Amino acid sequence: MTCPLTFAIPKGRILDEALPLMARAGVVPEPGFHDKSNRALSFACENSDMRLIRVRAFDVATFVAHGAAQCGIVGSDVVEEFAYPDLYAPVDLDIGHCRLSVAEPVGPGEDPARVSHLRVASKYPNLTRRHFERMGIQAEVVKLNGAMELAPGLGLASRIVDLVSTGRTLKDNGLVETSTILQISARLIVNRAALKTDERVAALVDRFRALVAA
Ligand SMILES: Nc1ncnc2c1ncn2[C@@H]1O[C@H](COP(=O)(O)OP(=O)(O)OP(=O)(O)O)[C@@H](O)[C@H]1O
Ligand SMILES: O=P(O)(O)OC[C@H]1O[C@H](OP(=O)(O)OP(=O)(O)O)[C@H](O)[C@@H]1O
Repeated sequence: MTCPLTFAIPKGRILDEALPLMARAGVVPEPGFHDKSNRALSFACENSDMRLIRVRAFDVATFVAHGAAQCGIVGSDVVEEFAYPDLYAPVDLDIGHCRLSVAEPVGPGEDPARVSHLRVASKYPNLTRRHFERMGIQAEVVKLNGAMELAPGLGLASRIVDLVSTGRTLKDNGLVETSTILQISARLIVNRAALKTDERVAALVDRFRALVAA
């Protein structure tokens, strides 16, 4: 008997948009998946030899890059932050749209042309450093996992690099977006070795590709 394919999906906000798309690709979790009181993290799928694992967004990429899961769905922000060589993102699913931006407190800030060093709070240290390097600025990144918007007001950093969708969170916390680093959408990701060796992975990629092209 062959092992079921493992498909990693994030627990957070992409999930609601991803589930209907997954259903159209024939990936339907067992009913227990939707039970909020269920603490299980791994679920069988209806009518397919696949199991779904529900993990944090950043961990989807880690499971797939190491081959512990063969495929998954994750934001392109996570794909770009890690840049794992063994992770391939062949399909843009056209869901989970947002952007990664730099923001700072409303009001006159330092002129970026005049600074060589900045302290920036972010969940994305690699993308942040790379962005400021391109501007000739050395960014010292304070790694936070959420509520980045608090950092400038409390003196932890002068700027933040965070996800923006409606802009509401920035506005409600007295911040203004000053530049966009990356436009983001969710991707189907696969482990490169699994794609080469397991025809079920290639078939899954084809199904998702056909869905988004339709
Ligand atoms: N405001 C937003 N609008 C649209 N998409 C977003 C927004 N915030 C995040 N995303 C997308 O959803 C992904 C998951 O975000 P979210 O933080 O909700 O996930 P999560 O699984 O709860 O992560 P964690 O548990 O690590 O915080 C992000 O990587 C990004 O691609
Ligand atoms: O521009 P907006 O529409 O206001 O969305 C932006 C917010 O969404 C994300 O946070 P999320 O709600 O996922 O919570 P988090 O802080 O736990 O990551 C992001 O980190 C921002 O805080």
